[in-house]
Amino acid sequence: MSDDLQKALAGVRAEIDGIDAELLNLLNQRARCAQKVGEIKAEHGEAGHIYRPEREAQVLRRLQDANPGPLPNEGITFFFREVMSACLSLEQPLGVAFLGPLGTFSESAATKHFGHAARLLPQASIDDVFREVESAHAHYAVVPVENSTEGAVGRTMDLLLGSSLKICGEVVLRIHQNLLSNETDLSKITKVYSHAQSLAQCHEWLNRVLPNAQRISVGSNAQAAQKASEEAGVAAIAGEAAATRYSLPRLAENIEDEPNNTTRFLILGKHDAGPSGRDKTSLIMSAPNRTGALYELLLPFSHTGVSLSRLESRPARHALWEYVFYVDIDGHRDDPTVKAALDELAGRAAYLKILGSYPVAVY
Ligand SMILES: C=C(O[C@@H]1C=C(C(=O)O)C=C[C@H]1O)C(=O)O
Repeated sequence: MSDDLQKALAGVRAEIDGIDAELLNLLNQRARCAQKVGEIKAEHGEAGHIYRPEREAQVLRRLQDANPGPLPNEGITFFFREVMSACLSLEQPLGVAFLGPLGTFSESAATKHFGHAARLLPQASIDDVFREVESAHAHYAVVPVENSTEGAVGRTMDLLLGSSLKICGEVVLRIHQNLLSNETDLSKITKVYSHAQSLAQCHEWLNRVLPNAQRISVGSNAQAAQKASEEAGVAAIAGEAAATRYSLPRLAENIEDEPNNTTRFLILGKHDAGPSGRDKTSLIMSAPNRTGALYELLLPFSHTGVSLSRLESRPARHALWEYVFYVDIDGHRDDPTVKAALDELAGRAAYLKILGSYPVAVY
């Protein structure tokens, strides 16, 4: 290295060291403020309510709006989520249940939302994820609810109907699928393991590239990766987290049929969230079984000008050919217009369950 280069670099590096020292002080100052917030909450009998999804969403949105660059908003959001995660864990390390084993997209969603200071509690099934929070073994659950290619995740929808848990947040994750294997040649692959949803998301790619390989669905992508790491002639379809966890090379990348393949996850807890300024409310309703009944259930939303962002039907299990409707609307249940819509709906629906109000995902 030339002397000039050394000198020029030394100047900027000294500047970076100075900024890092300032950042270190500021981060710890921030952590002490968060601790103070924790103490105040405890004094007011709110010790169990340390995590506030609406406040975190507001912090992230404010920082995105104020971000002058050159760092992209995505990077700022990632960094500050980790800062909040670390600050929060000084008060109360959050236990987060999700569909395991480690290496699933649910794990990626859980860390994306709660940061790396959260305690990860992988479960064997979506049912167990719900149970962990219901029985207070975990503070929060992260469950997949819909995929842009494959639609609703039926088990999550069905469990929401009977559960006492509330939705307090949502996470949106871009899903990139990879073919993972220790084999180096596609012609050696005779079996492909993955979760049924992931096999379906790569259906056309498999038809084209591996038409003769047997497709075997297993409980999770991570379980599939584990099998691929142990058996010859086997590949798994899974995400990056599983590739890293099982040290599996990528034989093919981004093999999902739909380039915008995205999954939405819900955060479930004992309470929903307060208003953040940009919120959603999810509910389940059912109509009496007669002509025009669904139309009548939608009237309260048009009367009040509340927008529906999602309407999904599922069989009501107790009766043949009867349905329950899952609805997402814009706004918080405390907003006057949403409140008016819900009051009117309560008078019309045969069954109504408010699953919770929560901040719209911050990306
Ligand atoms: C500090 C608070 O508690 C938690 C930590 C936050 C943070 O570090 O910014 C934000 C919201 C809460 O999850 C708070 O409520 O303000």
